Amino acid sequence: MHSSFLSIENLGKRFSRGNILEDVSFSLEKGESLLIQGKSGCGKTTLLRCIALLEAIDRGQIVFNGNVVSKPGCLDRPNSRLEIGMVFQQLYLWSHMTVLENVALPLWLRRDRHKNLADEVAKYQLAQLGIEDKANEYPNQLSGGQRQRAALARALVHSPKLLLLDEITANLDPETAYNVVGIVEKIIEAGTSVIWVTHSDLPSTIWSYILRFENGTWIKDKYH
Ligand SMILES: Nc1ncnc2c1ncn2[C@@H]1O[C@H](COP(=O)(O)OP(=O)(O)OP(=O)(O)O)[C@@H](O)[C@H]1O
Repeated sequence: MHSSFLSIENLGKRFSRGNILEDVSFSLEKGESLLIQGKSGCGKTTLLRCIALLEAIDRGQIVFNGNVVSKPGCLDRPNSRLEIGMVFQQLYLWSHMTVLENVALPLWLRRDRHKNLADEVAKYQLAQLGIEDKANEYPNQLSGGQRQRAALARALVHSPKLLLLDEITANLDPETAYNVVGIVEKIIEAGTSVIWVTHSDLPSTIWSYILRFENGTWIKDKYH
């Protein structure tokens, strides 16, 4: 039986105030990219956090790479989490650590590489995003766009198969936002699947699908 790279099946999520996500279903194949749009409060960030395995779900299931990685009462796939990278709107860079330390941290925590090698991989990732010269600076010494790149570098340093982006251009000027879109285009072209939540219009030829929340339902369409 064919199984999708990522399959969200009848997902339901409730907080104390009631159901936030109800019966959400869609799938994505490897290398495809998805833009998610919808009015404020409709549950976009919650959906992304469920897919990132940061949030337990109350109904349905999430299948990733052929494995059920999340179902009610069971959120237990540490190996799958390592294959998913996420950049949050607030970035969450550690202010007391240099850019290089921030980016290398996921590798240090995995302890599967010698520290020096982890630092080399982190430097390479910074170079890929054009901010290798900022490696020894602290996040508050960087511009908004450079901080965005540092957060992207940290999310990409362990070569995730799926990258989740939550409103990462919201605080950037149009030109810097456009540059970040260009970086994400390259990431998608290199074969990583990307799901990007945004309010902004981000025209690009690279999106495969768009998922919109309209009239109380989630609808997935071809982007073009
Ligand atoms: N941890 C939580 N506990 C209780 N309610 C929450 C929690 N996280 C989110 N919510 C509620 O869930 C709803 C959806 O929030 P979410 O952040 O997913 O929306 P969103 O579509 O991403 O909004 P925005 O576009 O404004 O960022 C909101 O009503 C929010 O108050």
